[in-house]
Amino acid sequence: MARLSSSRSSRMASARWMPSPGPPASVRMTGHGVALSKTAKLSPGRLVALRILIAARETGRYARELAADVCASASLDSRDAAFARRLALGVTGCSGCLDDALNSVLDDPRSLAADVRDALRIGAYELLYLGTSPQVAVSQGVELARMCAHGAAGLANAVLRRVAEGANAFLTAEDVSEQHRAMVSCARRAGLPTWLVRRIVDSLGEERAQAMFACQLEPAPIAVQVNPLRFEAVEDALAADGARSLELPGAYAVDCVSELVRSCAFAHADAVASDYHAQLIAAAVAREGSCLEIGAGRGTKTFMMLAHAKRRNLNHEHVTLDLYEGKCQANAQRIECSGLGEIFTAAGDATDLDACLAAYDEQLGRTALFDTVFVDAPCSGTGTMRRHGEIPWRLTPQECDRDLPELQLELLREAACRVGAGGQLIYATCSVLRAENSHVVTQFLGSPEGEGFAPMPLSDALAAAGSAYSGAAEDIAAHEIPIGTFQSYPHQDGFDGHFCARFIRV
Ligand SMILES: C[S@@+](CC[C@H](N)C(=O)[O-])C[C@H]1O[C@@H](n2cnc3c(N)ncnc32)[C@H](O)[C@@H]1O
Repeated sequence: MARLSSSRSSRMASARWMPSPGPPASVRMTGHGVALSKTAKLSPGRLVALRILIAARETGRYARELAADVCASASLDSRDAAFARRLALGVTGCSGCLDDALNSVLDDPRSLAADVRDALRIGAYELLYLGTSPQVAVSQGVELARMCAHGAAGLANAVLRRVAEGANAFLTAEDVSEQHRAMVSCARRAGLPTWLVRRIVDSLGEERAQAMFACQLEPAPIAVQVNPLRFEAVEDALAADGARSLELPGAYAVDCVSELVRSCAFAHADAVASDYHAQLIAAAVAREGSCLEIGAGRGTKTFMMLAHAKRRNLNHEHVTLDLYEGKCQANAQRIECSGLGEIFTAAGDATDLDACLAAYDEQLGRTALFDTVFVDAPCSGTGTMRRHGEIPWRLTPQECDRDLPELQLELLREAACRVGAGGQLIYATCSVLRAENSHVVTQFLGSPEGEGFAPMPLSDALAAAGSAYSGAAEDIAAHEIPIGTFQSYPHQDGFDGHFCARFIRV
């Protein structure tokens, strides 16, 4: 495929794409490097998608977090907002593959301005992954590039036409040696890095991995858990967002969260957004007595555990711990706002629990042992890649193979020392990789700290919670593999991939 130089094409552009005089643009955007000139043709959803991508790159924030605000500030209707979100999140998730496709037709990829690249990624995404007609994808991509730099329109036209012509050859990896072609093609079709696809195939086996890749480009479903004290406050917003109740009390699948966001349901801790499988795990962890939650982060699971403790009228004491002080504060603020109870928060590195819990132990007058210790481990997040498109392109092979599993095992061994007699130890990740899941569990059970722990089904924990939880216990049981371990995959019932192992100190 012939390569294109950005400077040559920019010159071509000035002849071809001179704007004709006309009225000012109907949509104006400022900030994040995009100042609109004139266009009557560009669809608002694409323009806002570009703005989300540029803002994410410039601020280092997640596209998903920015999407709602950017769509709201552009006053998009719900259809355009959904399209903008789909484009921005889709481009983020496939960004490495899109760059490979674009770079293959540029002779100096590094000279491409970052915002022009963002614009071209949208066009390439539509061509390679969305099935938009080439005519529309190219012309809209050209308009997007023109937004960023007037002279880039010609380059965009030439590049996107080449991408359109070579789309099939790119996706079938015709440029790659026969030995690696099948794997590279599989990675490109799923929009993932090849090294990660290899690891997922090794972990899941060919058939399950292919099923997971087949749904990788679908939008992730959205679910929420409602604060049991505030159902009336969110009832109307839930209905407006298309809520369907799930088996777990307080859990709903929703089409979108626009009305919940507009009514400040999340800001007021009336509800949290969380994948349904994560909700099942949090509900199963909630138990009478004391709980130490390691890796509590901003506290989505803290909120859900306390919500289920409230629903079940459990006497529940909760200590949360995270490496980052800021996350601990956010967690404490949300729980305070929720009215669901009190928590003790500690910030620090949980590989040294004596240091982290020194203040708590002192308050108690002894080394605290807990009825439940829950390790919500830092992990690759490979079970949630549809939702968090940045993940596959930020991860490294070394993190997946070595750094994360070593940290996870260390956290689990340290956590085990704080489980009281008859207490439960629960280890969870949102990974689908064996190295972070069953390998960590096997190594833990073979370690001195793992002695005296017996694996127990996670579903038992909910089955004991009464009839309101029996459907949820069945949903957990449907994903249980050898005793004590729960593993869900995105292709099974649409929700994310999560792993959880439960042990009892016997
Ligand atoms: C899977 S995330 C937790 C998500 C959280 N439980 C929730 O429901 O929102 C893992 C958390 O572990 C924390 N973490 C990473 N390394 C840690 C360490 N050495 N000690 C304590 N926390 C750690 C991260 O800051 C992150 O918030």
